[in-house]
Amino acid sequence: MANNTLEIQNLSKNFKDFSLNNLNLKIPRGVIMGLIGENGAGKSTTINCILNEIEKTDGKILIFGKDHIAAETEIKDKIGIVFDENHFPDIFTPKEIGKYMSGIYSNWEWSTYNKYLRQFELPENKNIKDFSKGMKVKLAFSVALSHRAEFLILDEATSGLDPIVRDDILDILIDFVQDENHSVLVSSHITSDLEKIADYITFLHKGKIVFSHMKDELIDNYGIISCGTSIFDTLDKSEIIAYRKEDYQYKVLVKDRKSATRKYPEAIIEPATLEEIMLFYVKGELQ
Ligand SMILES: Nc1ncnc2c1ncn2[C@@H]1O[C@H](COP(=O)(O)OP(=O)(O)OP(=O)(O)O)[C@@H](O)[C@H]1O
Repeated sequence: MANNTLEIQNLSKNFKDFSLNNLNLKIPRGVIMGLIGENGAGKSTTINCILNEIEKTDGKILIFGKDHIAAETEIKDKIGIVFDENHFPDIFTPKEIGKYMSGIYSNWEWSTYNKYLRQFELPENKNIKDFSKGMKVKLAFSVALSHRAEFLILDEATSGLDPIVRDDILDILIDFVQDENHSVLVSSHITSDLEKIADYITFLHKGKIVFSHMKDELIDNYGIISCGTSIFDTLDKSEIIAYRKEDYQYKVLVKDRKSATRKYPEAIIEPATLEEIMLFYVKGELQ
Protein backbone atom coordinates (compact mmCIF):
# COMPACT_ATOMS: atom_id res chain seq x y z
CA MET A 1 0.00 0.00 0.00
CA ALA A 2 1.40 3.42 -0.99
CA ASN A 3 2.34 5.77 1.87
CA ASN A 4 0.94 8.75 0.06
CA THR A 5 -2.68 8.95 -0.99
CA LEU A 6 -1.74 11.61 -3.51
CA GLU A 7 1.59 12.38 -5.08
CA ILE A 8 1.95 15.13 -7.66
CA GLN A 9 5.24 15.48 -9.50
CA ASN A 10 6.10 18.48 -11.68
CA LEU A 11 2.49 19.14 -12.65
CA SER A 12 1.97 21.84 -15.24
CA LYS A 13 -1.17 23.00 -16.96
CA ASN A 14 -1.07 25.78 -19.53
CA PHE A 15 -4.13 27.81 -20.39
CA LYS A 16 -3.91 30.80 -22.71
CA ASP A 17 -3.68 33.34 -19.87
CA PHE A 18 -2.73 31.15 -16.92
CA SER A 19 -0.30 28.38 -16.06
CA LEU A 20 0.01 25.96 -13.21
CA ASN A 21 3.71 25.85 -12.79
CA ASN A 22 5.65 22.73 -11.90
CA LEU A 23 3.62 21.70 -8.84
CA ASN A 24 4.97 19.10 -6.43
CA LEU A 25 2.76 17.91 -3.62
CA LYS A 26 2.28 14.90 -1.38
CA ILE A 27 -0.67 13.99 0.81
CA PRO A 28 0.23 11.17 3.21
CA ARG A 29 -2.39 8.72 4.41
CA GLY A 30 -4.41 9.81 7.43
CA VAL A 31 -3.98 13.51 6.72
CA ILE A 32 -6.19 16.51 5.96
CA MET A 33 -4.51 18.84 3.47
CA GLY A 34 -5.92 22.36 3.20
CA LEU A 35 -5.41 24.17 -0.10
CA ILE A 36 -5.51 27.96 0.09
CA GLY A 37 -4.95 30.75 -2.39
CA GLU A 38 -6.58 33.84 -3.85
CA ASN A 39 -9.30 33.70 -6.54
CA GLY A 40 -7.69 32.44 -9.72
CA ALA A 41 -4.60 31.02 -7.93
CA GLY A 42 -5.15 27.63 -9.59
CA LYS A 43 -6.83 25.55 -6.86
CA SER A 44 -9.69 24.22 -9.01
CA THR A 45 -7.35 23.69 -11.94
CA THR A 46 -5.11 21.55 -9.70
CA ILE A 47 -8.10 19.54 -8.47
CA ASN A 48 -9.47 19.12 -12.00
CA CYS A 49 -6.08 17.83 -13.16
CA ILE A 50 -5.98 15.38 -10.24
CA LEU A 51 -9.42 14.07 -11.21
CA ASN A 52 -8.49 14.07 -14.91
CA GLU A 53 -11.44 16.36 -15.60
CA ILE A 54 -8.99 18.49 -17.56
CA GLU A 55 -5.91 17.20 -19.32
CA LYS A 56 -2.62 18.17 -17.69
CA THR A 57 0.10 19.63 -19.88
CA ASP A 58 2.93 17.87 -18.09
CA GLY A 59 3.87 15.95 -14.96
CA LYS A 60 2.82 12.88 -13.08
CA ILE A 61 -0.09 12.29 -10.69
CA LEU A 62 -0.31 9.18 -8.55
CA ILE A 63 -3.37 8.39 -6.42
CA PHE A 64 -3.16 5.42 -4.06
CA GLY A 65 0.24 4.85 -5.75
CA LYS A 66 -1.33 4.44 -9.21
CA ASP A 67 -1.33 6.63 -12.29
CA HIS A 68 -4.48 8.76 -12.17
CA ILE A 69 -5.34 8.12 -15.81
CA ALA A 70 -4.27 4.49 -16.28
CA ALA A 71 -6.20 3.43 -13.14
CA GLU A 72 -8.92 6.11 -13.32
CA THR A 73 -11.98 3.86 -12.87
CA GLU A 74 -10.49 1.95 -9.95
CA ILE A 75 -9.30 5.19 -8.31
CA LYS A 76 -12.56 7.11 -8.70
CA ASP A 77 -14.47 4.27 -7.07
CA LYS A 78 -12.56 5.16 -3.87
CA ILE A 79 -12.79 8.97 -4.09
CA GLY A 80 -15.59 11.12 -2.69
CA ILE A 81 -15.96 14.47 -4.43
CA VAL A 82 -17.80 17.61 -3.39
CA PHE A 83 -17.61 20.83 -5.40
CA ASP A 84 -19.16 24.21 -4.66
CA GLU A 85 -21.57 23.64 -7.53
CA ASN A 86 -22.93 20.14 -7.70
CA HIS A 87 -24.74 19.16 -10.82
CA PHE A 88 -27.15 16.43 -9.88
CA PRO A 89 -29.95 16.23 -12.44
CA ASP A 90 -32.73 18.48 -11.17
CA ILE A 91 -35.58 16.11 -11.91
CA PHE A 92 -34.32 13.47 -9.47
CA THR A 93 -34.94 13.00 -5.76
CA PRO A 94 -32.24 11.98 -3.23
CA LYS A 95 -33.69 8.46 -3.27
CA GLU A 96 -33.29 8.27 -7.06
CA ILE A 97 -29.76 9.70 -6.81
CA GLY A 98 -29.00 6.93 -4.32
CA LYS A 99 -30.23 4.30 -6.79
CA TYR A 100 -28.08 5.82 -9.51
CA MET A 101 -24.98 5.97 -7.28
CA SER A 102 -25.49 2.38 -6.13
CA GLY A 103 -24.89 1.40 -9.76
CA ILE A 104 -21.78 3.58 -10.03
CA TYR A 105 -19.90 2.76 -6.83
CA SER A 106 -18.95 -0.83 -6.01
CA ASN A 107 -19.10 -0.19 -2.24
CA TRP A 108 -22.33 1.80 -2.08
CA GLU A 109 -23.91 1.69 1.41
CA TRP A 110 -27.61 2.53 1.60
CA SER A 111 -27.57 2.54 5.40
CA THR A 112 -24.84 5.21 5.51
CA TYR A 113 -26.54 7.26 2.80
CA ASN A 114 -29.89 7.20 4.60
CA LYS A 115 -28.14 8.11 7.87
CA TYR A 116 -26.67 11.25 6.26
CA LEU A 117 -29.97 12.17 4.58
CA ARG A 118 -31.55 12.08 8.05
CA GLN A 119 -28.65 13.92 9.72
CA PHE A 120 -28.75 16.68 7.09
CA GLU A 121 -32.57 16.75 7.14
CA LEU A 122 -32.85 16.11 3.41
CA PRO A 123 -36.25 14.84 2.24
CA GLU A 124 -35.60 11.67 0.26
CA ASN A 125 -38.56 12.12 -2.07
CA LYS A 126 -38.33 15.82 -2.89
CA ASN A 127 -37.11 16.97 -6.31
CA ILE A 128 -33.61 18.41 -6.19
CA LYS A 129 -34.79 21.39 -8.27
CA ASP A 130 -36.62 22.56 -5.13
CA PHE A 131 -33.50 22.26 -2.95
CA SER A 132 -31.59 25.27 -1.66
CA LYS A 133 -27.90 25.61 -2.54
CA GLY A 134 -26.91 24.37 0.91
CA MET A 135 -29.22 21.34 0.59
CA LYS A 136 -27.54 20.41 -2.70
CA VAL A 137 -24.12 20.59 -1.04
CA LYS A 138 -25.36 18.44 1.84
CA LEU A 139 -26.65 15.91 -0.68
CA ALA A 140 -23.23 15.87 -2.37
CA PHE A 141 -21.59 15.20 1.02
CA SER A 142 -24.08 12.39 1.68
CA VAL A 143 -23.08 10.74 -1.61
CA ALA A 144 -19.34 11.33 -1.08
CA LEU A 145 -19.47 9.71 2.36
CA SER A 146 -21.57 6.67 1.43
CA HIS A 147 -19.36 4.53 -0.79
CA ARG A 148 -16.48 3.75 1.55
CA ALA A 149 -14.25 6.36 -0.11
CA GLU A 150 -10.66 6.52 1.11
CA PHE A 151 -9.94 9.98 -0.26
CA LEU A 152 -12.22 13.01 -0.12
CA ILE A 153 -11.63 15.92 -2.48
CA LEU A 154 -13.58 19.03 -1.53
CA ASP A 155 -13.35 22.12 -3.71
CA GLU A 156 -14.76 25.15 -1.92
CA ALA A 157 -17.48 22.78 -0.79
CA THR A 158 -18.53 24.32 2.50
CA SER A 159 -18.79 28.00 1.57
CA GLY A 160 -22.56 27.89 1.00
CA LEU A 161 -23.32 26.15 4.28
CA ASP A 162 -24.50 27.76 7.49
CA PRO A 163 -22.01 27.75 10.40
CA ILE A 164 -23.78 24.91 12.21
CA VAL A 165 -23.76 22.53 9.25
CA ARG A 166 -20.20 23.61 8.43
CA ASP A 167 -19.20 22.67 11.95
CA ASP A 168 -20.91 19.28 11.54
CA ILE A 169 -18.97 18.73 8.30
CA LEU A 170 -15.67 19.62 10.00
CA ASP A 171 -16.42 17.02 12.68
CA ILE A 172 -17.23 14.46 9.98
CA LEU A 173 -13.90 15.18 8.25
CA ILE A 174 -11.92 14.84 11.48
CA ASP A 175 -13.74 11.58 12.14
CA PHE A 176 -13.06 10.41 8.55
CA VAL A 177 -9.27 10.61 8.98
CA GLN A 178 -9.34 8.67 12.23
CA ASP A 179 -8.97 5.75 9.82
CA GLU A 180 -5.29 6.11 8.98
CA ASN A 181 -5.89 4.97 5.39
CA HIS A 182 -8.14 7.95 4.73
CA SER A 183 -7.08 11.38 3.48
CA VAL A 184 -8.77 14.66 2.59
CA LEU A 185 -7.83 17.44 0.18
CA VAL A 186 -9.93 20.50 0.92
CA SER A 187 -9.72 23.85 -0.82
CA SER A 188 -11.39 26.67 1.05
CA HIS A 189 -11.46 30.42 1.43
CA ILE A 190 -12.68 29.93 4.99
CA THR A 191 -9.20 29.73 6.44
CA SER A 192 -10.50 29.57 10.02
CA ASP A 193 -12.09 26.20 9.15
CA LEU A 194 -8.76 24.93 7.87
CA GLU A 195 -7.05 26.20 11.02
CA LYS A 196 -9.40 23.92 12.96
CA ILE A 197 -9.01 20.72 10.95
CA ALA A 198 -6.07 20.71 8.53
CA ASP A 199 -2.82 18.86 9.31
CA TYR A 200 -1.00 20.48 6.39
CA ILE A 201 -1.56 23.68 4.44
CA THR A 202 -0.54 24.22 0.84
CA PHE A 203 -0.60 27.80 -0.37
CA LEU A 204 -0.99 28.38 -4.11
CA HIS A 205 -0.30 31.81 -5.54
CA LYS A 206 -0.47 32.64 -9.25
CA GLY A 207 -0.17 28.98 -10.24
CA LYS A 208 2.81 28.19 -8.02
CA ILE A 209 3.15 26.59 -4.60
CA VAL A 210 4.44 29.19 -2.15
CA PHE A 211 4.64 26.63 0.65
CA SER A 212 3.29 23.30 1.79
CA HIS A 213 3.79 23.01 5.57
CA MET A 214 2.38 21.40 8.64
CA LYS A 215 -0.31 23.72 9.94
CA ASP A 216 0.97 23.63 13.52
CA GLU A 217 4.39 24.73 12.31
CA LEU A 218 2.87 27.72 10.53
CA ILE A 219 0.75 28.75 13.48
CA ASP A 220 3.52 28.12 16.05
CA ASN A 221 6.32 29.81 14.12
CA TYR A 222 5.04 32.62 11.91
CA GLY A 223 4.56 36.00 13.52
CA ILE A 224 3.65 39.59 12.76
CA ILE A 225 5.83 42.40 14.06
CA SER A 226 4.08 45.75 14.54
CA CYS A 227 6.58 48.57 14.74
CA GLY A 228 7.44 52.13 13.78
CA THR A 229 10.05 53.20 11.23
CA SER A 230 12.92 53.28 13.73
CA ILE A 231 12.55 49.60 14.67
CA PHE A 232 11.66 48.61 11.08
CA ASP A 233 14.97 50.03 9.88
CA THR A 234 16.89 47.83 12.34
CA LEU A 235 15.14 44.58 11.30
CA ASP A 236 17.25 41.92 9.65
CA LYS A 237 15.78 42.06 6.14
CA SER A 238 16.66 38.43 5.44
CA GLU A 239 14.14 37.41 8.11
CA ILE A 240 11.28 39.40 6.57
CA ILE A 241 8.90 37.48 4.33
CA ALA A 242 6.75 40.48 3.49
CA TYR A 243 5.65 43.74 5.06
CA ARG A 244 2.81 46.22 4.82
CA LYS A 245 3.08 49.89 5.59
CA GLU A 246 0.07 51.27 7.39
CA ASP A 247 -0.59 54.88 8.42
CA TYR A 248 1.71 55.07 11.42
CA GLN A 249 3.40 51.71 11.50
CA TYR A 250 4.80 48.73 9.67
CA LYS A 251 3.39 45.22 9.90
CA VAL A 252 6.01 42.64 9.13
CA LEU A 253 5.53 38.91 8.55
CA VAL A 254 8.41 36.78 9.82
CA LYS A 255 8.91 33.01 9.82
CA ASP A 256 10.46 32.71 13.26
CA ARG A 257 8.38 34.54 15.84
CA LYS A 258 10.38 33.35 18.83
CA SER A 259 13.70 34.49 17.42
CA ALA A 260 12.17 37.88 16.53
CA THR A 261 10.81 38.23 20.08
CA ARG A 262 14.33 37.68 21.45
CA LYS A 263 16.01 40.02 18.97
CA TYR A 264 13.50 42.87 19.09
CA PRO A 265 12.16 42.97 22.66
CA GLU A 266 10.73 46.45 22.18
CA ALA A 267 8.53 45.41 19.22
CA ILE A 268 5.01 43.97 19.46
CA ILE A 269 5.08 40.47 17.96
CA GLU A 270 1.97 38.33 17.64
CA PRO A 271 1.11 34.98 16.05
CA ALA A 272 -0.20 35.12 12.47
CA THR A 273 -3.43 33.53 11.29
CA LEU A 274 -3.58 31.69 7.96
CA GLU A 275 -5.59 34.57 6.55
CA GLU A 276 -2.91 37.06 7.58
CA ILE A 277 -0.13 34.88 6.15
CA MET A 278 -2.02 34.74 2.84
CA LEU A 279 -2.66 38.48 2.83
CA PHE A 280 0.99 39.28 3.41
CA TYR A 281 2.17 37.02 0.59
CA VAL A 282 -0.44 38.35 -1.84
CA LYS A 283 -0.64 42.04 -0.89
CA GLY A 284 2.51 42.77 1.08
CA GLU A 285 5.82 44.08 -0.18
CA LEU A 286 7.99 41.02 -0.60
CA GLN A 287 11.63 41.01 0.45
N1 LIG B 1 -10.91 26.01 -19.17
C1 LIG B 1 -10.16 27.09 -18.97
N2 LIG B 1 -9.66 27.78 -20.02
C2 LIG B 1 -8.86 28.86 -19.83
N3 LIG B 1 -8.50 29.33 -18.61
C3 LIG B 1 -8.98 28.69 -17.54
C4 LIG B 1 -9.83 27.53 -17.65
N4 LIG B 1 -10.12 27.10 -16.40
C5 LIG B 1 -9.51 27.95 -15.55
N5 LIG B 1 -8.83 28.89 -16.23
C6 LIG B 1 -8.02 29.98 -15.64
O1 LIG B 1 -7.11 29.43 -14.72
C7 LIG B 1 -6.90 30.34 -13.64
C8 LIG B 1 -7.06 29.60 -12.33
O2 LIG B 1 -8.42 29.28 -12.14
P1 LIG B 1 -8.90 28.31 -10.96
O3 LIG B 1 -10.37 28.11 -11.14
O4 LIG B 1 -8.04 27.12 -10.93
O5 LIG B 1 -8.60 29.21 -9.68
P2 LIG B 1 -9.05 28.98 -8.16
O6 LIG B 1 -7.80 29.12 -7.34
O7 LIG B 1 -9.82 27.74 -8.02
O8 LIG B 1 -9.95 30.27 -7.94
P3 LIG B 1 -11.29 30.49 -7.07
O9 LIG B 1 -10.84 30.66 -5.66
O10 LIG B 1 -11.82 31.78 -7.63
O11 LIG B 1 -12.20 29.32 -7.29
C9 LIG B 1 -7.87 31.49 -13.84
O12 LIG B 1 -7.15 32.56 -14.40
C10 LIG B 1 -8.86 30.94 -14.83
O13 LIG B 1 -9.35 31.97 -15.68
